[in-house]
Amino acid sequence: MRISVIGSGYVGTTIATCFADLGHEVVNVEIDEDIVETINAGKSPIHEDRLPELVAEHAGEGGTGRLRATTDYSVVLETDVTFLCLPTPQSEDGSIDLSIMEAGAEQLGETLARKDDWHTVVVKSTVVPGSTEDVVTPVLEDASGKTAGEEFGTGMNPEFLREGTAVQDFLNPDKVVLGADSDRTLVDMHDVFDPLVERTRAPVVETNTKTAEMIKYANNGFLAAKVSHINDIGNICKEFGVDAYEVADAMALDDRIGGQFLHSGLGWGGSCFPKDTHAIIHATSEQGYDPAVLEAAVEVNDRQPKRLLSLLDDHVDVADERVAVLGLAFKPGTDDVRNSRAISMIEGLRERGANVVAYDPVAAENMREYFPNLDYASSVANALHKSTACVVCTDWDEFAALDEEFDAMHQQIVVDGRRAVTPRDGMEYEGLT
Ligand SMILES: NC(=O)C1=CN([C@@H]2O[C@H](COP(=O)(O)OP(=O)(O)OC[C@H]3O[C@@H](n4cnc5c(N)ncnc54)[C@H](O)[C@@H]3O)[C@@H](O)[C@H]2O)C=CC1
Ligand SMILES: O=C(O)[C@H]1O[C@H](OP(=O)(O)OP(=O)(O)OC[C@H]2O[C@@H](n3ccc(=O)[nH]c3=O)[C@H](O)[C@@H]2O)[C@H](O)[C@@H](O)[C@@H]1O
Repeated sequence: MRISVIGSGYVGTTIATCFADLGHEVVNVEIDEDIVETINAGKSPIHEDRLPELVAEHAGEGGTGRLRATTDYSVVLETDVTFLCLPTPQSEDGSIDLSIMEAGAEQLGETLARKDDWHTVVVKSTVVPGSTEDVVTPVLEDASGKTAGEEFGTGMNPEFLREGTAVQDFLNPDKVVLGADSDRTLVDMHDVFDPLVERTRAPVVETNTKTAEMIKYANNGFLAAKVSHINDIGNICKEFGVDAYEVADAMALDDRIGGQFLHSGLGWGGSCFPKDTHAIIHATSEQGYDPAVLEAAVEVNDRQPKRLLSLLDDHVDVADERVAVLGLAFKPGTDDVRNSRAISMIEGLRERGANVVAYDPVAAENMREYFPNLDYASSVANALHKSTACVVCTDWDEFAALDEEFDAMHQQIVVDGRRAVTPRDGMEYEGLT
């Protein structure tokens, strides 16, 4: 298949590269020229395991030629299917902001006006139920002057990959959900995914676009609530002086619960759980239903950084003290800092007058956009040097191996939001849960 992918961020770059790896001919359409140049040079524009190798294999000189990037929407005319991988951020009132999707769909529609034959447009972005049918399709119809279902089709294919393991997740899906407005759209979507499904035997869910959209929110909402629930349990455990991790390990032995997403601590951040929970809560409330469990999940999540700061307050008054923040990415394995819990922690520490020194193996550059004047250490050892306290915000593996580095601290106070550090003699260690 000839595929165009609009938007080359975490999802767009990953799926475009993986589609190329599956044998399709793929072109990324992206407004950021730096990203376009990077891909065309055979390099990955994001930090993601296995992506640099795969981009190099398919793009740039010496590549298979199956992956390229451009700022020019007209390449869409040379393709059969277009995936929209544009951001769907949160508005100030918590609702989904579809303006970037609408702008992208408009540009796409204007381009499709010049196409003579059928084209399938698939929404990959996470959008609230009804968005593909009621927002994207009408924009495409208006801009192209064509009729959906007759001259072009729209589909919705939610993405379940996680940052940090994006390639692995995409190439080994638990399920492939194909929401389509017509049989012809479904056939095109099958042509795209059949090589993956044949290779992995992943179950395929065929449905309409609105259900596909809802499946994505149900998935993310459930996982976010699962983490909030284990955080609630973790907080309860702490009240009773019980080890929350021992409890979680035992819970995981129950097949009905399972072991994943039972890691308690600072809570969930990232570009999706926070905005997606708010978006579905807002959209549902507008329908007149109060989604109480999801609201509680958000509330528990918002509390965790405040709890960590209050635990630190119990150990030391950080005013004018050097405090190391270990981990800036919203989770290990990525350089993404969007909605990272480290942001709330740094803000809280600064409000207390602390001199914050931050360290992350890959995410410091991205955090500079949020805190340009922060002191960024080039290594954990430098961050810990002469610090009075240290807070752990991301469970990078390298933090588990730390030992003598703590000797350089002024006082070895460690408040661990992720159960990442191994406590040692002489350390005043406290875990969040
Ligand atoms: N990041 C993740 O792990 C996952 C994200 N999603 C969803 O996928 C969607 C995209 O998310 P990300 O890839 O994280 O976003 P992103 O912000 O990393 O990437 C979006 C890209 O679109 C580009 N762009 C913006 N307007 C454009 C336009 N008019 N034409 C062409 N390119 C344009 C931006 O420059 C940017 O590079 C969101 O709806 C998100 O909720 C779904 C599953 C996983
Ligand atoms: O829609 C999305 O964008 C994606 O959102 C999440 O993926 P992601 O945000 O990349 O990362 P997760 O591994 O889910 O972690 C999310 C947050 O939860 C936290 N978390 C996760 C698991 C856990 O046990 N405990 C915990 O605190 C992580 O530290 C992180 O801050 C989902 O897992 C993906 O399936 C989905 O596609």
